[in-house]
Amino acid sequence: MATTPDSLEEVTLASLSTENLYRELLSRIGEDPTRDGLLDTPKRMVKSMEFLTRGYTMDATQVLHNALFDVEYDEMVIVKDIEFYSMCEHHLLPFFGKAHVAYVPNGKVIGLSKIPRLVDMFARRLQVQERLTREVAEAIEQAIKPQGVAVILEAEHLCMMMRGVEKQHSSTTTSAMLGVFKENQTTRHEFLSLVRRNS
Ligand SMILES: Nc1nc2c(ncn2[C@@H]2O[C@H](COP(=O)(O)OP(=O)(O)OP(=O)(O)O)[C@@H](O)[C@H]2O)c(=O)[nH]1
Ligand SMILES: [Zn+2]
Repeated sequence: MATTPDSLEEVTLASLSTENLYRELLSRIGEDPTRDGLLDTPKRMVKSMEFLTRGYTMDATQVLHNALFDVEYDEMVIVKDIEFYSMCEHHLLPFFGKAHVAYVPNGKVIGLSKIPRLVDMFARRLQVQERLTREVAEAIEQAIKPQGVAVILEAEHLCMMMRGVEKQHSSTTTSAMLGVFKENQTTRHEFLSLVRRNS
């Protein structure tokens, strides 16, 4: 059943193009969207937002693109220091940092480049750091059913730096440990020490 808009304002908003919505936003913050420097800004904002949220148009199957290989290797695989940029769902401000991802295979491995691609896919959505961490781990678990997956994210949140509590030096670490990384202390410690190692 079609929903009926409550007010004239809702009708008007719904019929606006995204570009015009951004133009309206510029006016509402006190700017003049017709001044020279801002003329193309709504168009740029649309393009930029499409890029920053392009993760919504992707899914893990598409990203992994059959790069799952049968390999006899049952030691830990770690891809660390994967830089990522995301946006917090509360303020739409960036949070960014590094992801460290590991798994212990169970007959299948993932094409190495696909791990940063997975991180990017989930990062390019509105996120909280905890969910982003968990989603990366669960996508790997689903794709190759490994013996275990571990993901650590270290990030700085601009919503805590340039506004709000205004703390410039705090960083947030989140982790998701599945399978052997949760059950086996030795495996978990091996992962943590490899992540901490500088080379
Ligand atoms: N757990 C978690 N919290 C986040 C993340 N990103 C932002 N936040 C927090 O979300 C909370 C939103 O709190 P509110 O009190 O509703 O919003 P606010 O008034 O803007 O809060 P302040 O940032 O403290 O000014 C804040 O504490 C943010 O720091 C995240 O990735 N994970
Ligand atoms: Zn925020």
